[in-house]
Amino acid sequence: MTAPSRPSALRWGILATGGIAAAFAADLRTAGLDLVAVGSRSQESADAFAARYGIARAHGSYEALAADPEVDIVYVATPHPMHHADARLALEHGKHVLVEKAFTLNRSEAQDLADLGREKGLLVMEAMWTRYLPHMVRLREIIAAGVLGEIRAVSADHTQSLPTDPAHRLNALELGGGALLDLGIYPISFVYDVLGAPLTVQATGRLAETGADAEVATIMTHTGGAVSTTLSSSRAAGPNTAVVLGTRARIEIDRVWYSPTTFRVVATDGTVQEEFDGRTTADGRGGGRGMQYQALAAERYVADGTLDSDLLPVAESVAIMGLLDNIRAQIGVRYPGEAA
Ligand SMILES: NC(=O)C1=CN([C@@H]2O[C@H](COP(=O)(O)OP(=O)(O)OC[C@H]3O[C@@H](n4cnc5c(N)ncnc54)[C@H](OP(=O)(O)O)[C@@H]3O)[C@@H](O)[C@H]2O)C=CC1
Ligand SMILES: O=C1CO[C@H](CO)[C@@H](O)[C@@H]1O
Repeated sequence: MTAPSRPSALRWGILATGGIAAAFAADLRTAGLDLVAVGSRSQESADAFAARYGIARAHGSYEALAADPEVDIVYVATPHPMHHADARLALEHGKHVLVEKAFTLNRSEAQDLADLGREKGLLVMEAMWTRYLPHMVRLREIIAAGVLGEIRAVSADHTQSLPTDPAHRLNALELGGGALLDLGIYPISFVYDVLGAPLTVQATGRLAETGADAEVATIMTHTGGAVSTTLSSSRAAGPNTAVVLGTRARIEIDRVWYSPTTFRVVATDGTVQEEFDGRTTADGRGGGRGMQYQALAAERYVADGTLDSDLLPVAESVAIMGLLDNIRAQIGVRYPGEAA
């Protein structure tokens, strides 16, 4: 197995210096991509980050990063409520953007980014890195070939035991906290990928003291009567596995299903038809956390002029944010400044 090839080099700039910015920088380096700049609210953080990852240009503001003529594409790695303004800033300066999940806080912000990208002729892409992983690419091939028969159900969880500190990003409403936007988006995006938009959505959840959701469960129905269930929790670590259930066979994705991992295709009589290992690649671009695949895909969409993801078109990111709005309305989570 080989990782996707790299058709054209883009010069990457990273906006923010937190946890995922560091993981992304490390994966860009592993994959040999051109990481040229970083921007932070503080020059000190930008300098420290640049020194750690061998980045030539360190900016003490997001504005300076966005305006840097040496940067072609900006990876936005701030908390959810800042994605919209930070991605807009980069787009206004003529940069393509790869925006961390959840894409924005809500559907209306997502639509605005999609519209601005189209207007400016720039790539606007959600960094739902799971969609680009080798095991997900193979899974889609198997499903498209009809190996599973008719798909009747999809089920997945994203459950972790994370800090309960009310000020933590996961719990603070002003930082877009909540299990749904942070964790639940993975199984929901996966369901969307396999079964498409739901016809009906039922959600239930438990809110933490801060008003952010700590647990959320969804049951959705889809075209043809297929059903899906998802679970997210920021309080308890579960299996973090996923299953796609068809009339002829099922796919069982091992833990941690949303990162580079293994799966099996199991026929209804229990015979294992295929075992797939998506944890390594032959050409050295694999390994790490697996975030480089989305970056390589972004470079392809710019090189081929499509300026949109074939695996997660921006219109689908907008629709998924609308679905999350619906779920949040059902469980009673509203972010500061959102209309009642
Ligand atoms: N794809 C994945 O696997 C993961 C994705 N994520 C996503 O990445 C994003 C960031 O998460 P994560 O890296 O864990 O968050 P962190 O809190 O570790 O980092 C966020 C960074 O955003 C910047 N920032 C800007 N405004 C604020 C603010 N008001 N408060 C705090 N930080 C601010 C800071 O950078 P600076 O000080 O340099 O300006 C900060 O370091 C989220 O959208 C999250 O969902 C998170 C973890 C894993
Ligand atoms: O994949 C992930 C791992 O967990 C993080 C929370 O700590 C999430 O934000 C992230 O998207």
